[in-house]
Amino acid sequence: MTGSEELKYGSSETAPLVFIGGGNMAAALITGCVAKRFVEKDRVVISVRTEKSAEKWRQKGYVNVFTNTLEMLEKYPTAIYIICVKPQIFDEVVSSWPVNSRPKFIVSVMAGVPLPTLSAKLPFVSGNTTIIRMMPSVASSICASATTMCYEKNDKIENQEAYIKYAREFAECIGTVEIIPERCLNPAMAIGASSPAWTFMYIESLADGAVAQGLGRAEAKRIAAQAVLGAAQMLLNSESGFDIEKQHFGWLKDQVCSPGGTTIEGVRALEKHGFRSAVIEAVSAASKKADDMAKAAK
Ligand SMILES: NC(=O)C1=CN([C@@H]2O[C@H](COP(=O)(O)OP(=O)(O)OC[C@H]3O[C@@H](n4cnc5c(N)ncnc54)[C@H](OP(=O)(O)O)[C@@H]3O)[C@@H](O)[C@H]2O)C=CC1
Ligand SMILES: O=C(O)[C@@H]1CCC=N1
Repeated sequence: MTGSEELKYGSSETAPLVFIGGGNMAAALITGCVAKRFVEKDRVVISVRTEKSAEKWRQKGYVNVFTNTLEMLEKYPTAIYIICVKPQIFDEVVSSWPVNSRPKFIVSVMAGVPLPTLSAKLPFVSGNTTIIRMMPSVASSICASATTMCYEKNDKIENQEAYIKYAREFAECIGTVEIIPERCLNPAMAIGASSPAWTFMYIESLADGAVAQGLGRAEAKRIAAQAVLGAAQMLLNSESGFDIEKQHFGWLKDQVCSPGGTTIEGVRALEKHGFRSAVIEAVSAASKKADDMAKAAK
């Protein structure tokens, strides 16, 4: 199979998309890209550890599901591989890879495993393998991920441009994508991939605050989620009058804070309790954890 044949998508002729690991992140990626018909279900191949997980995938209509990664990789020697296991399991995956395999294209979504470590630990990877690190979020499931990705450009690698284009199109299918240097991937991971968890906590806290004042839980949850969605859309949609490239976020914040009004009292309370500092520290802590994981993964 030539490079260009491999990289067609959305048809039964394409190279299989092989997911090593079929947990939360793989499920979000697969749900998003199958919904967009980027790949057909029968071209998705998944390996998991337990029969229980394998059965869950089969019940969703996926037929190529394995509980033995070596067996899967031997069956699919020329696929596009997406590594979706926890970083701690990466060494186990390496040991499950057939030694005579020469993969051409590998995408890793693992946090804290840098490109040089990926190349060094996958000893069968030839100088002709394109490796891309991609950092999507669980919002891939509804094609709303803020994905980041990085790679080392090397003109000597056969078809590298085509593989990068494919990865970019895959990422665009599940949301937006920013290509960034690897040294920025950990902070980008914190705000792009980890922050959905913190935003869920923020929305939950908003709802809790209103419930404490007597609003019904169901209404509070819907109102809080929509309020956050609307605010984010105003930042991203210039029809709001806001230009994300040129203007400070405070410009919109100031429009909500009526002089002597309610919102500025909330701003005061948030500042008093270290809201901004707490968020900055969360980003820093997540990013630093990925730095530490990268050192441990060497
Ligand atoms: N969750 C997120 O929001 C994000 C996660 N990531 C990255 O994605 C990766 C996966 O995270 P996540 O999906 O949350 O983790 P999960 O624990 O949900 O999934 C891990 C999966 O790996 C499978 N697995 C374990 N060992 C093996 C093995 N030897 N061979 C094949 N599969 C195996 C597990 O199988 P079983 O189900 O049978 O146990 C499970 O399906 C991590 O590296 C993380 O850094 C990146 C961005 C965001
Ligand atoms: O918590 C984690 O390590 C993964 C990576 C980013 C989001 N979830």
